Parts: sequence; structure tokens; C-alpha cells
Amino acid sequence: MGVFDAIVNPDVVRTGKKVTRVQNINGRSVVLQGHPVFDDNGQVELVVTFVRDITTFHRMKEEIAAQKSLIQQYQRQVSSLNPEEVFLDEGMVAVSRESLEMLHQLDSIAPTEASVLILGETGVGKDIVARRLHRKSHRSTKPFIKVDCTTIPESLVESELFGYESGAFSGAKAKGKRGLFEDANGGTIFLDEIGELSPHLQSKLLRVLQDQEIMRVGSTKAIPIDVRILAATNRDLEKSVAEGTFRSDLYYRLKVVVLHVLPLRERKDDILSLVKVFLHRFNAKYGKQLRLTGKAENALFKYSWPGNIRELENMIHGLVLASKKPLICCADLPTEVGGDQGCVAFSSGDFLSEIGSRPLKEIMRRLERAVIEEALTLYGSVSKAAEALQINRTTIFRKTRRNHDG
Ligand SMILES: Nc1ncnc2c1ncn2[C@@H]1O[C@H](COP(=O)(O)OP(=O)(O)OP(=O)(O)O)[C@@H](O)[C@H]1O
Repeated sequence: MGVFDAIVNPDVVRTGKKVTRVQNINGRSVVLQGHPVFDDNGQVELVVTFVRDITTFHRMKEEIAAQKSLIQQYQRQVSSLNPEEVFLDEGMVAVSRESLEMLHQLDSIAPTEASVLILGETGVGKDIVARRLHRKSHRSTKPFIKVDCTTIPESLVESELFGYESGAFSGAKAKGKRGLFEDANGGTIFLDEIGELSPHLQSKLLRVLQDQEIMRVGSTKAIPIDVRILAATNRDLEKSVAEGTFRSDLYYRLKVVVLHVLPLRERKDDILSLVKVFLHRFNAKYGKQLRLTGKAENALFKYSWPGNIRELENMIHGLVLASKKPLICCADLPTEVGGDQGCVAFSSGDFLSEIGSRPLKEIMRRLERAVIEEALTLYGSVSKAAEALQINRTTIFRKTRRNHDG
């Protein structure tokens, strides 16, 4: 078979314990395991060494891991080609089971008159959901008015929402002005960032909801209005109610129906379809034909997208604008998305073209991390990977920036 350069006997004699070593001989992996045999005085008298050829076992393990990752990749590709894929009129993508469930709920409440409170982190698509609620309602031919409660200055919100009479305040138009509620009459008003509304406006809004009428600033005449209210926030309104910054009566009026729009990291099966849609959109806009490598797609799939769909859309926009070549690979992605995700193909020969031009030190850091990640996958635990790579567990945690309990 060849020459053994890893010997276990001296260590077995010295420690009196079983010693295991892995060694490569002529391209084959061999495990040497030395067992002590003791004499009557408890001294090591003999060492029995077992030699096991684990090459085939290793190869099979590697092959299974490669096949597994290929299958996952294909599954993702197939699901993004699924004929059930929904490209809705609003340009809304809903492919994952979670999104389809939300869509089902959305479409069933849209034709009702219920107020809807849309909850979700920033950039998840609350605006797009509100527009669909309106479009699928009986009010779809009437106006849809969006009010961003954070962009109108506090002093103007009231007159913007409810309008004003002539001479209501200095700077007011002589003829007075209709407010947004009047503009939306017969249709839908969408109050975005409702959690930011001042206590004064919260009570005014509550009155509108209860009485179905508004009063312009500077007037005592009530104007009946018929609007459906949709509201959205990325705040925890329940907490705001508990803290006393949001009126509980208004909260309960608004949350007749609550729609939770999940963050992208909780509906990952939407990611690649969204990527496809955005690539198509920006390619068309800039007359380009950019594509992503499979590994780059993998990195996008793995990333947690704290800024949700807006972050993904802006990133693809930036890539299409900046890229001078038709194929986008991991190296082109922002570091937080692709760079630190072990997005390195060190075994497939295209490592350098994948990682692009970078300082050797950084390349080595990424390579090292990728090797450790691969070992973790291959051996299934930090301890086993540490043993195989002959480094200690702390080094693994440090180099992969994992938690000690992870
Ligand atoms: N399901 C989706 N399919 C395709 N594009 C989407 C989808 N959801 C959101 N987007 C796009 O993502 C971007 C952000 O969406 P949107 O403005 O609706 O988020 P939001 O939750 O209202 O954000 P914010 O909390 O900051 O107001 C928009 O450009 C929107 O078109």
C-alpha cells in the first residue's frame, strides 16, 4: 500500500490510551487506530494497530454531499419555474407556500368593507398588498389614496387629511381646500406608518371611523364620507398601546382584520423568483442581459435580507447598473450577501474566477472559512470537524464567526 508516515505506537505507549490518526497514502485515506495491551503491572506491553482504508467511504460521503447540494439547487430552480408561479397585476410575486397563503387571505378579505391593518417589517411589500386589496374590492374604480403619515409635517397633517375652509389659517388658499379623505371618497385611503400618528390625530381619525364624517379645519359643518381604511405599520402597535403612545380604541377599530406580511427570510422560496423578476425588469430598462451564476443565486438564497424585498430589488438594480460583464458571480455581490457566506468553489477549479481579484490575504481567509464550512457539513459537528482538521473547536468558532452553542 505504501509507507506509513503517521505512527501511533509511541503515543499509545506514552499515554496508555487508544490513539487514532488519519493518513493519506498514495491518494488513499487510511485510519490507523492503536490499542494498548497491558501487562500485569499495568504497563503497556503491546500495541495492536488496526488499519482501515476509508477512501471509498470518504468518496461516497463527498459524492452524497455533492448530490444533495445539486438536488437542492435544482429544486430551487424548478420551483422558480413552477407554472403556479404568480406574477400578479401589481408586479407582485407570490411563489412560496407562506406567500400563497397570505395571498389567499388577502383576496378573500378584499371584497369586504373591513378595515385592514397590514403589519410587517420595512420593505416586505405592505404597500403592494394595500394596492391589491383596493384593486380586488368593489371600490376599485374609485380613488386609492395613500397617505404616508411620516412625510407630512405634523402641523399640516390635519389640513391635508381633512381639508380646510377659506381663511382657516395664515397661508391657506382663499377658496379653501379638500382634504385627502374627501379625495378618497367612495374609494380607499391607505394610512402608511400609522404608528407614527400623533395622539391628537389619532383621536380625530377615530372620530372619522366612528361617525363616517369629517370636518374641514376652520369649519363646523360635517361632511359625510364613505372610505375604506387600510393602515400599515412596521411597529409593534400592541406594545405602543401598552406603553400608552397609541390609543387602544383606535387600534381595535383598525385591526378588524390583520394581515401579516412575513419578512423575506421566512418565505425563502420567493427569493429566486423575485430575483428573476427584478433582473428581467432592470435588464429591460438598461438594455442588458445579465444572468447570475448558480453559486451567486445560492448566496442570495442563503442571505437573511434584513431590508426585505426593497433591499433585494435595490441590490439587483445596482448590480445591473454596475456590471460590465454578462454573468454575475459571488464576487460581484455585496460582501454581506455573498462574501462571507462561504460562497467559494475551491474544489471545482473555477475558484479564482468566482472570487475575482482580491488581496491574497482575503482570498486565503475566505478559502479557509469555506474549507471549515465544508468540513462542518462533511463531518456533521464542530468536534468532528475540529478533529479532522486538527485544530481546536475555538478556532472553528472564531474563523466561522459561529456562536459557541451553534
Ligand atoms: N411580492 C412582491 N413581489 C414583487 N415586488 C415586491 C413584492 N413585495 C414588495 N415588492 C417591491 O419591494 C419594494 C418594497 O415594497 P413596499 O414599498 O410595498 O414595502 P413596505 O412594506 O410598504 O415598505 P415600508 O415599510 O418601508 O413602507 C417595492 O418596490 C415593491 O414593488
